[in-house]
Amino acid sequence: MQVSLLQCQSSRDVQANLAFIESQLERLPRVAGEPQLVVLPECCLLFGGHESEQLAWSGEDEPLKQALAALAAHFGVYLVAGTVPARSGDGRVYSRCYVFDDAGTVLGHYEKIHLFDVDVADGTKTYRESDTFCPGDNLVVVDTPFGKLGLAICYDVRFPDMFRALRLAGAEIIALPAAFTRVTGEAHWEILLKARAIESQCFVLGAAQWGAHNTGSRETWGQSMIIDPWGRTVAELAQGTGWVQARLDRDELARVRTAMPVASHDRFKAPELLPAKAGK
Ligand SMILES: O=C(O)CNC(=O)[C@H](CS)NC(=O)CCC(=O)C(=O)O
Repeated sequence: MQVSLLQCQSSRDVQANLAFIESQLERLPRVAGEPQLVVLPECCLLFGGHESEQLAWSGEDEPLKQALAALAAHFGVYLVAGTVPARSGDGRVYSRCYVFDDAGTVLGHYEKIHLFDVDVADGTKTYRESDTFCPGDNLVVVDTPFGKLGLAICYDVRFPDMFRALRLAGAEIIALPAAFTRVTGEAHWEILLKARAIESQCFVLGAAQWGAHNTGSRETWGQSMIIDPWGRTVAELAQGTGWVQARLDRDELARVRTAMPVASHDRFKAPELLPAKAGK
């Protein structure tokens, strides 16, 4: 089974973003008869639009979702469709990741839980994702032919408890669509992905945005990576747009978990070491 991450340089131009993804899928190197898991980055079809723009694209007919479902079906790939804006019950917008099967049917979706309200010393000064998006509340693990697929988005990677929860919920592979800033990406991206892979003993698929977006108003780090449960980099693309591919070795997952059974050694699952009892 093969996984392919697409590093994108998305903008506010939905049609251009869609055309790029389609043209890349046309030239995706594939092994005949082998199932293919494709992961797109955060904001793959709409990057940097203001709330009104995100709202406009998240209407009831969900055009972005339909376009991505059509791609999955047309190319016959399982698709972790980065993020698209999706309307919440109270008229706000979630940053939502869909998982489609190779017929374009939705297997599940996840809404970004941790929003990036952070000051970054990169000239942009502040990011206030919660001005545009509302946070999700649900942890999601989807059953796929590739294994149990946990979902997390971008800033979520900084919250180890979430990855621990995904592992406890059965995750074997964790897809992480992202759009890390250039500054924080350079400092932390690779280390965070590897730490989460090692701790959770999962494959981690970090599909990234790269480069300058929307005439330079935003810059992202790139370096899409496939990390195995031992923390090794199996494949990566530092810069530019294009595919990062690898074949996942599920035996490796079993080997790592059997040889080092951290999940069953974990004493913090039991109450006796929790903070309320500290200092006794
Ligand atoms: O706002 C948009 O248009 C799209 N969303 C994003 O780019 C999101 C929120 S601003 N980016 C991140 O979460 C970066 C996290 C990050 O860089 C870190 O954790 O260091």
